[in-house]
Amino acid sequence: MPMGETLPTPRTLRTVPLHLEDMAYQGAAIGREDGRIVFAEYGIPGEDVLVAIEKDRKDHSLGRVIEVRTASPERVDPPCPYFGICGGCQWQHIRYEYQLVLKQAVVRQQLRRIGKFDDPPVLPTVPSPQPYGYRNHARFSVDGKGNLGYISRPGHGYRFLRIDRCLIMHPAINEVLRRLQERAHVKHQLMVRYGVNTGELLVHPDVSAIDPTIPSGQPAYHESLLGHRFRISASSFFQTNTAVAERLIQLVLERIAPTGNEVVVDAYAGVGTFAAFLAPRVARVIGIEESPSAVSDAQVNLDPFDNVEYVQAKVEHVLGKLAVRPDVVILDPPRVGCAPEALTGVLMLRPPRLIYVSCDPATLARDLRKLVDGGYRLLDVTPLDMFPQTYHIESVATLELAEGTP
Ligand SMILES: C[S@@+](CC[C@H](N)C(=O)[O-])C[C@H]1O[C@@H](n2cnc3c(N)ncnc32)[C@H](O)[C@@H]1O
Repeated sequence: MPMGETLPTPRTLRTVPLHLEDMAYQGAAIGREDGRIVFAEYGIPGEDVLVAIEKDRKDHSLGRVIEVRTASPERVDPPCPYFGICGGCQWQHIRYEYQLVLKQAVVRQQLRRIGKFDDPPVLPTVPSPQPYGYRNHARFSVDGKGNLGYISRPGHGYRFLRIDRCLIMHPAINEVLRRLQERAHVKHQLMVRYGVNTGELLVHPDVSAIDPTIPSGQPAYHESLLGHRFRISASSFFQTNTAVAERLIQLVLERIAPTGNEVVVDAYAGVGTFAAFLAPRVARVIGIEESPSAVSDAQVNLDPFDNVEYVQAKVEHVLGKLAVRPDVVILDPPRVGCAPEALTGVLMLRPPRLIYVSCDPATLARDLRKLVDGGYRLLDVTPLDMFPQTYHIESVATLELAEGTP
């Protein structure tokens, strides 16, 4: 353990030998103890392992692999010394290319199980160009003594865990961590964001009294995607993997295939990430976004275009009341997915094409089912690896209004 720290003691109720059959959404492999489902963290389907059970729930148990008896050929040595304790990464023990295969399988599984799609059209996962060092956004916890770290995984008791280097963070963020480690006398958390293509940092709160050489306390920073510069305020959302965000934009444009005449509604539009690339390619873009800071960033980011309007509101309050029939609606909600009224709004507008960008395959599956039951046909779902080494999955689904639907 780095720095001679004491590890939080992991909980163990009993140990059981298991054969692992499948991978569950949220990153644990699935085995059975006397028929009862066990979610075993740090396992890989096909392996024989010994599992320490950490928690028994009504109809399943949670545990972690403590011994691998027959290893998967996809197993690799996790490079991070905190792996297995830290709550951040779940999959460093899995070869990167196989993580992509598993993510495609998990999206299929969620669409089958939750969405009730018999044979969901899920394409191969688009990889991240960098499987490590990709994150442009960190939120470090502080321990009250100036140390920076993360919170340990649930089985290790959600304890503060000092971290000296995080392998999934961009090196520029690790440099801020190195310089403020043991000196971060700030309240609550330290946020570090980095513009990978601009070299600009945003560090909150203001740490100038601790280290005046670190730029901090800025209201906003800039990042550039596919050559377009974005202002991003401290409280505005921005995609966490810059290179994959660029692929996401390209994929959304490919799926829309604009001809120049379309009216597009960009719902959950953020700082204008999609709108900035749609505006020069379509007739009109209507963005809907609830966050005041994101809307004010979008006003700056979309200033060059006179065919974009932004509505500051909750999507579920305004979508069905728009006085246009758009050709395309993009939905890019947070992990909870779309509110039922937002989906009702889509079904009232009946755009011929729908693009659903999701960061949670479970809520994606739930919402796609409602859209398909409402008259849409699911054409394809493409997972993108926005979050390598973790179970998190970004996906883009394309739907079209089924023929004969008015
Ligand atoms: C996953 S982000 C996507 C942002 C943008 N499309 C992008 O790619 O950068 C979701 C956005 O939806 C906004 N949001 C969350 N719930 C909302 C709601 N009910 N109505 C409108 N916007 C919402 C958040 O503020 C955030 O900017």
